[in-house]
Amino acid sequence: MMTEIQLKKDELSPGRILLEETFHVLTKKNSVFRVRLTRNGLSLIKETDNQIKETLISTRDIIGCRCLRSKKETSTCSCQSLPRATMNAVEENSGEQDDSDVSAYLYIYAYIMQSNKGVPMKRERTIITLRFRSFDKYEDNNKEAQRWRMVIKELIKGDQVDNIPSGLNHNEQKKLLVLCNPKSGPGRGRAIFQQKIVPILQEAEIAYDLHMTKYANYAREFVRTCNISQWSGIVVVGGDGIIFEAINGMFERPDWSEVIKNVPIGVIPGGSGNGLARSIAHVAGEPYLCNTTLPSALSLVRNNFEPMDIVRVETKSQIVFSFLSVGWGFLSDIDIESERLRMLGGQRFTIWSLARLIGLRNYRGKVWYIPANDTPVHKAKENKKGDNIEIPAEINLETQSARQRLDSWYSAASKRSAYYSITANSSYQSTADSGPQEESGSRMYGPASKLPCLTAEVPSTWKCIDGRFIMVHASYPSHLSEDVLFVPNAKLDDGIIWLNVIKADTSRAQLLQFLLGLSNGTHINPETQDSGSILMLPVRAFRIEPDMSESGYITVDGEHVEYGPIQGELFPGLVRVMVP
Ligand SMILES: Nc1ncnc2c1ncn2[C@@H]1O[C@H](COP(=O)(O)OP(=O)(O)OP(=O)(O)O)[C@@H](O)[C@H]1O
Repeated sequence: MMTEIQLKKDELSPGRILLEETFHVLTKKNSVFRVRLTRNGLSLIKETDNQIKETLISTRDIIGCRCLRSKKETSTCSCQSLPRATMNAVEENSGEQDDSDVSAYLYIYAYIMQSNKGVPMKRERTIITLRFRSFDKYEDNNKEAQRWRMVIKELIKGDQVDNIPSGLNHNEQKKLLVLCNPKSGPGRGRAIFQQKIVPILQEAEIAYDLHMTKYANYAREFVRTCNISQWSGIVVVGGDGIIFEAINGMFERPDWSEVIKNVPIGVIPGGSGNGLARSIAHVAGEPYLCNTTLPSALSLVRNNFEPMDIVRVETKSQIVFSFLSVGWGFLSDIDIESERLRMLGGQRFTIWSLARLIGLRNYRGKVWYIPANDTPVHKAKENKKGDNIEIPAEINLETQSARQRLDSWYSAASKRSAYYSITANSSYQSTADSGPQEESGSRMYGPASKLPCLTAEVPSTWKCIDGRFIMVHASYPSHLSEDVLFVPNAKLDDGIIWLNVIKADTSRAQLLQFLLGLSNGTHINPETQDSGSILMLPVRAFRIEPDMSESGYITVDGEHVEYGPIQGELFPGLVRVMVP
């Protein structure tokens, strides 16, 4: 029979004990831990004669938990000692379970922040194994383990739940749609998803439908035409190009206004730029370079969605929705011309920057803009302090045994335990079929512009810079790519387009200094601002009108668009993205 735990409102205060149990350390029978679950997290409390030591594993660091049971030994040799990392726990009805062990095992997966002097450095994976064996029957022990599992899952979701069922089937959640570009960056999209993301989705018991993209614009068409309400969110594995496709596919749907509210976008970096993935980790204060996919993986399992600004971009022939940048000149030249070095991944940008610096070009045109009024002072989120506690990669605890087992238990918690397939209803869409589909009457919906259209004259209230430019680059999030920190203080939804204008009279030395500063955000400093040649203007809208007697490149989110007039208009917080 299903029982329910009633959590009253006052029981939801952060420090209130929700569940508590005494466990023994597996290897030291006399070592006793009290394990306590509160909204703050999981407390491991060790009481000795004269002192109490407590370690808290924060709810924020716990991503999931699973109930498993002991695996039948397959070895025929009774004297063989299996290595510690061997998988020893299985799903309860797998057919491989050891029926003589009535214990239920709760595996709790946490990624704990390691800090150095308050600065978050990296997250370490830790598994806490709780073995429930107080009862004579597996069913009773399992019921107890499931009770813990359900409460932990509710805490992770962060819902203000006051009614937590202890039912065993808690998988009514919708699946994620995963769109993976096997050709992005150095072509590792599929491997990144399978090796780095799937294990974490399994630990969090999140099911997904995986679709490999088959050609350029596949993701855009897929998102535009699919029955999107069946998924809880869209996860894109690849570079900024495939994110651009997914976002624009959303805006090409007649139901776009509902979809952007209800379907958050997750981003797994697999491309050569990965500007948005880095920007999301940056605002969340998550270390990135030590493990570029972990912040994204955590964002998929944490149920934390934040609004993100979108810029509606109009060119002579199309309207698109941009999340990263609009560029003309130097950086766009690098983006497009370095395509031939795609196999080098992110390094292609550095190599081509040097080439372009030697053969420096400039372009004639006009730049119009509406300044952002009352520009708020934005600060990137303070780096969140990690708990900075020494916790081993495995913690194995068990309740008092109802009867003493004769055989000894060796740990089932191991790095490899992350690779069981528990999300049995996850699916995989084969790539081996049809080619590109016909564009079937696609039209752009999305919010209407409040500005004069591109063919109309610019109102006299707009400001104008007329001249020759090395580049004009409008950017909204913090990072243009993994290693270009373009606007250090930008938030995802601060309502500002940062318009960087580099005039033709900028010297090579100034430009080199600017380029070198891009990696750590020091490219704009009082010196560059005073020179008047390099500007960083906060704006709400802009129009670029290149002189059409010359040719060059214009990019939107790193994608090549036609050379000619282009106009951008900011829509604050229009879409929602998954944030760790
Ligand atoms: N199966 C495929 N074969 C060829 N091209 C594809 C396929 N799937 C998607 N594409 C195209 O590949 C382009 C580039 O992909 P993506 O943005 O993922 O990687 P990237 O260009 O290496 O990274 P970044 O945009 O961050 O520089 C996308 O614009 C998309 O249209």
